[in-house]
Amino acid sequence: MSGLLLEVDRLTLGFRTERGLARILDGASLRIAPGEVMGLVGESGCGKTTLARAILGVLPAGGAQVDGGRISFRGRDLLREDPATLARDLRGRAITFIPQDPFSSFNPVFTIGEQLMDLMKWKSPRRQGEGRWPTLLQPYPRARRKADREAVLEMLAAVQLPNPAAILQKYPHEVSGGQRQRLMIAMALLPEPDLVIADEPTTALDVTIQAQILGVIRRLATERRVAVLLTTHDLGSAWEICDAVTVMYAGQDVESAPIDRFFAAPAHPYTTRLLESLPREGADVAGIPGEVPSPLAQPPGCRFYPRCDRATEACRATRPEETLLAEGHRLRCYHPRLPA
Ligand SMILES: Nc1ncnc2c1ncn2[C@@H]1O[C@H](COP(=O)(O)OP(=O)(O)OP(=O)(O)O)[C@@H](O)[C@H]1O
Repeated sequence: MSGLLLEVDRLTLGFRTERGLARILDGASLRIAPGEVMGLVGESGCGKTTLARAILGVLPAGGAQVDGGRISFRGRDLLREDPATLARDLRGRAITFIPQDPFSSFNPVFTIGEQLMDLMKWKSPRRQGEGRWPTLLQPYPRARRKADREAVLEMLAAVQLPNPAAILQKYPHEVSGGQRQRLMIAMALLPEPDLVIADEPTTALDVTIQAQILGVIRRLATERRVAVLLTTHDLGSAWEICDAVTVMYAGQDVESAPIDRFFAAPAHPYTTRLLESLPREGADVAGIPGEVPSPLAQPPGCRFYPRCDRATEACRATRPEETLLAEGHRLRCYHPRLPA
């Protein structure tokens, strides 16, 4: 056993489009240890959401094509096991999800309480083999319902929602955006998962609320020892809450490192350019010249080479293997920027 909770190993995946196969992930790798908060960082369109959806098993049916690689969660093969079994055992239970937009994730015509209790009916950690009823007819045993309601109230308090009992009576439009995202965090944690996937969870919120929501995710992940995969294009968010970061460029992982080392000793030319492009007092913002390659015509080798000032023929021809620079610091580059 590797001791990892999740291991994505060289996942290659594309979407069938009218103009051919768009190769969105090309040998993407990612590792998360139990209880670790991992940031998956990269520019818009680099494939973060696609990787998150592949882990959750919710890629568009018929449209996505997996051409190689492996996703292993607690030793189970998420790409090859029966999807119905995985949906029953893992999705929404051991692996849960916090979406970008908390509003569209609620049904506007049911109260928050009805929606939370519906979740608990199916995904409560107290639900165990309740007879042989067909799924839709399964009853919700009274004792479990009572215990689940207690758990819901306790969780709403844990995500710092005021007056949890009153919130359960409200409709989604009657609470603020920040409160809705706290509800989403509560819903993701109620099944007592091992891994929460948070896909840009603060994008839809205003800036003052963003830091609070990240703080809630970080605190609860630590208290409950839940691992989190946080996808973000914002390095500041990663710095706030992550233990480690994996950087993706155009569907390929390029570097991954513990958070302190990531900011102190970045080695991949793309990572260093990304960090240089952070706004700094008194300095011009340095963009990265060139464009991200189209997923319909990806260069072979390292996908960053057309924009890289260190690129050589080797980078164009073959993607570099992974090298270990230090404990937990992995890199794919022939010409890294190493400290002098
Ligand atoms: N169902 C689909 N069919 C075809 N192309 C798709 C599909 N879903 C996503 N894509 C394409 O895959 C690429 C990666 O998208 P993805 O949403 O994974 O990126 P991302 O890094 O999460 O971006 P963002 O930060 O903007 O959310 C994009 O070019 C997108 O247009």
